[in-house]
Amino acid sequence: MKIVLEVNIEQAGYAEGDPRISDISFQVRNSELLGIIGPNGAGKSTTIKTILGLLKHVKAEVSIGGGSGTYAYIPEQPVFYEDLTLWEHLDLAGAAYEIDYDTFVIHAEKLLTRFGMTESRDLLPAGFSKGMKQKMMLMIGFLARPDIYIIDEPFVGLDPHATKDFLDLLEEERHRGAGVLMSTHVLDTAEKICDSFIMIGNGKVVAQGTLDEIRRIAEQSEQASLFECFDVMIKRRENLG
Ligand SMILES: Nc1ncnc2c1ncn2[C@@H]1O[C@H](COP(=O)(O)OP(=O)(O)OP(=O)(O)O)[C@@H](O)[C@H]1O
Repeated sequence: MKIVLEVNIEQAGYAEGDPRISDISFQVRNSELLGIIGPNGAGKSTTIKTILGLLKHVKAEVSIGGGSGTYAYIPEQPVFYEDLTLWEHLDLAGAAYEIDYDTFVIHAEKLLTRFGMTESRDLLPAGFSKGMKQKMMLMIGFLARPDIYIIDEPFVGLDPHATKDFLDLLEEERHRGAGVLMSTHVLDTAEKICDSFIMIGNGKVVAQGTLDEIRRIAEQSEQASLFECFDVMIKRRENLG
């Protein structure tokens, strides 16, 4: 299988001489879903920012699709223009992704229907609820049909129906061949959908691999949940200081 994302972070942070993450390396292959998990402040967002090239103080190598791949980043905090409607946001994204207009319209209308947002297409997102803003971010991401999706905590604002719509679409995109890197705190969902995990604690990798591999590393039974392994690993880290 093709590698769609390769990340080797020696160190990265927000100020010179003060790295917040170090020695984090992983690959995502096409159709694969890799979950980044870890407690608050562990370094998940910093890892994602490093991949996106948003940090200055970085020693890292990041390759998307061998240097010529495409990605879509879906942020946790919605980012939008006050004066543009939902449809205008989609249109702008379609133009940025260089999708031809007819294809864009078909794709955008499907996404609106899918997320139950058709009636809101000509409204300004400033008046949207948290979940509606999150859905707009997801639609913009899905329009791109990239080689890899980089998704920061998608579940928090979404209702159960929207969560299912999102997961169904993600599954279709993986079927198409897209890889996914997703950070989340929702471990029961992560356990069901991710192929493998990278568990980060205090800026470093605590455990990495499939659920079975994580269970072995955490010395847990074959039935242990991801949460149970997570709990053991994080406590083990804390005891080590
Ligand atoms: N903009 C910033 N400037 C300086 N330090 C930051 C900044 N953002 C995060 N940090 C620091 O980097 C470390 C890792 O934070 P990060 O946001 O990556 O954690 P996270 O795993 O995404 O946490 P959460 O689950 O709470 O979102 C923390 O020590 C945090 O204080």
